[in-house]
Amino acid sequence: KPPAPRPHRELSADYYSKKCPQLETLVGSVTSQRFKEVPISAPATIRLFFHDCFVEGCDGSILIETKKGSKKLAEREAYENKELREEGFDSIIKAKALVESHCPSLVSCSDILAIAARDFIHLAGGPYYQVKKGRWDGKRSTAKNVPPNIPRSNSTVDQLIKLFASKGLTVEELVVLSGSHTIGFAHCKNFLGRLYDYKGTKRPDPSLDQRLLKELRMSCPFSGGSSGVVLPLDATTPFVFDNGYFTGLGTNMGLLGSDQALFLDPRTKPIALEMARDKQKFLKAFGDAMDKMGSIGVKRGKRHGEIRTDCRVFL
Ligand code: HEM
Ligand SMILES: [Ca+2]
Ligand SMILES: [Ca+2]
Repeated sequence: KPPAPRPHRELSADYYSKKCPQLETLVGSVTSQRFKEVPISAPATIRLFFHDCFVEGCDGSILIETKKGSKKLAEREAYENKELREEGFDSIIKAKALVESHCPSLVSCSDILAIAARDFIHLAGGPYYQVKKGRWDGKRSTAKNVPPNIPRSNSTVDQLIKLFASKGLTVEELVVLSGSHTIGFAHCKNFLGRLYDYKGTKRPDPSLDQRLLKELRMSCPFSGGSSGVVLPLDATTPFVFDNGYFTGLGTNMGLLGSDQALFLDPRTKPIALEMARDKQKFLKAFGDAMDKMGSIGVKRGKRHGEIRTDCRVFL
């Protein structure tokens, strides 16, 4: 019998057990300290991981900085990535520095990002799941690749389902992963249309709670507001990783149009209802879905990948 071909795209939980056995402890010391000192690092890093995996796969392409004076903009510079918080990038840079000091040139930035995202989910009260590892860092990061791969706050359910399907994710996984919006914040411009001129009606979105509408309008005036204002995606518990996002959708408290839409479409509503009803079920499903998202477009080997030493620059 010929030897089984070496699986190229498969990740494993014990990938670094010989090369760098203390890896998760090292990353964990950085994430737990960051969570205490800069708790906003949690939503920042989770979103960073999502935006990495959806563009070129989970390969650390989001971490690359545009070369000084270069006209070829890296992914970070794309409009869709402008609001990724610095706190997420900083957490990965710090974790990478500690890992490099113990296991030089052995651990990819993409694996560190996957571990850090899991840590922050757990620290915020979410599930703890095993992170499979063995990702190599990608050799491309281009702003132009970003727009077709990152959903927008006014994407329709149809568009969301198609985009997630193109990444191998199901409708259930779309709904469950959107549950990440149980922590973190959004800028006014991402929901302003819902407050003043919903789909060109000059009226607010009817699927938005009246009291919440008043509050949102106060923080986010139609014009002349400060571009720095952010409001919680989950109005009830913006720092706790629970199913508050889904119970909120049930009372018309979704902040983004794309969030509330999940509760209006017959394909996604039953799933959102189930997650609102059963917190444990959500947490378990979320861990499973993150594992799957973390395996999108994974690269292995020198042809397509590298192990960066500085996550911001190609080798
Ligand atoms: C389903 C389609 C999705 C859309 C349309 C969407 C869109 C957005 C938008 C517009 C924001 C606010 C950004 C800002 O104003 O600063 C946001 C925040 C966030 N998103 Fe999503 N997102 C989606 C799915 C996901 C997924 C799958 C994850 C993770 C697995 C995720 C994690 C987050 C987190 C944690 C935040 C808060 C970031 C912070 O406070 O710094 N999102 N999202
Ligand atoms: Ca990527
Ligand atoms: Ca919450």
